[in-house]
Amino acid sequence: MAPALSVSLPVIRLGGRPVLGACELRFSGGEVTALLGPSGVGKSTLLRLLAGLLPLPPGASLMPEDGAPLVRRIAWMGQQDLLMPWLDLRGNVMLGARLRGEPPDPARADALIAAVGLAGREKARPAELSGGMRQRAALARTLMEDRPFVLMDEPFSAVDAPTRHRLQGLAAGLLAGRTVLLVTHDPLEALRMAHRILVLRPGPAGAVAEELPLPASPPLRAATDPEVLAAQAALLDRLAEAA
Ligand SMILES: Nc1ncnc2c1ncn2[C@@H]1O[C@H](COP(=O)(O)OP(=O)(O)OP(=O)(O)O)[C@@H](O)[C@H]1O
Repeated sequence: MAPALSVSLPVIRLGGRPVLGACELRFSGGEVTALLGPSGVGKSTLLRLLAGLLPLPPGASLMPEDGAPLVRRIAWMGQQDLLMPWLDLRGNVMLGARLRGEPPDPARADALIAAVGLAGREKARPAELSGGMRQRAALARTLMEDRPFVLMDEPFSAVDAPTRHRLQGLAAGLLAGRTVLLVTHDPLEALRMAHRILVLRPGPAGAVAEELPLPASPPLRAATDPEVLAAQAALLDRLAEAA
């Protein structure tokens, strides 16, 4: 089970204005926390701070609760699959090792390719794969890194609804035990996949996070579950208020 991650941030300013308000957040170990909020509220900014893609200001701290440093323990999956067009599927899944100059592990890559339902397509180039297949390939590449912390920025937003539904089920199983922060605009995705839901809403001193209640059943929840449908309506209302 991956450790929890405690985050303490002062006000985050970008371009001279406060984007995120000062906050203390705790992402529970081995759980998926979904982060929602209106466009431009600062969801990706928070993810980029955690990923080290934005410099941490003085006073900020990101502390895994096992006491080990966060560096090199984070995997990232974004909206674009970012597959290299000149590499085949197996080469793309092993890209991280290649970029780090480490020996590749084709057996593990093939096992993950099979786990995401792409067995037999190891030699295919990204251009030969559908959008949903490419996102599955990106998921396999993310899992290939075998990191305890996984940051996902709208990972399934570029695919059609039935494919997204299948990818959510696949990802929930394959990410089990990791500490995941999932940014999404899709309330149903959050309600199906998350153990906790945070909504970011804008404030004068930067956005503030608010935790919302979830159905009692554990993820992965059925989209047809009446409790999920009721929570979806409430979450949509909450998001409309926050916008
Ligand atoms: N490098 C930057 N310099 C200045 N302002 C920035 C920078 N990056 C982001 N911003 C601003 O910070 C705010 C938050 O952006 P961010 O991308 O985190 O929002 P978001 O909630 O992820 O939006 P979306 O849902 O549309 O992806 C926006 O107003 C954006 O314009």
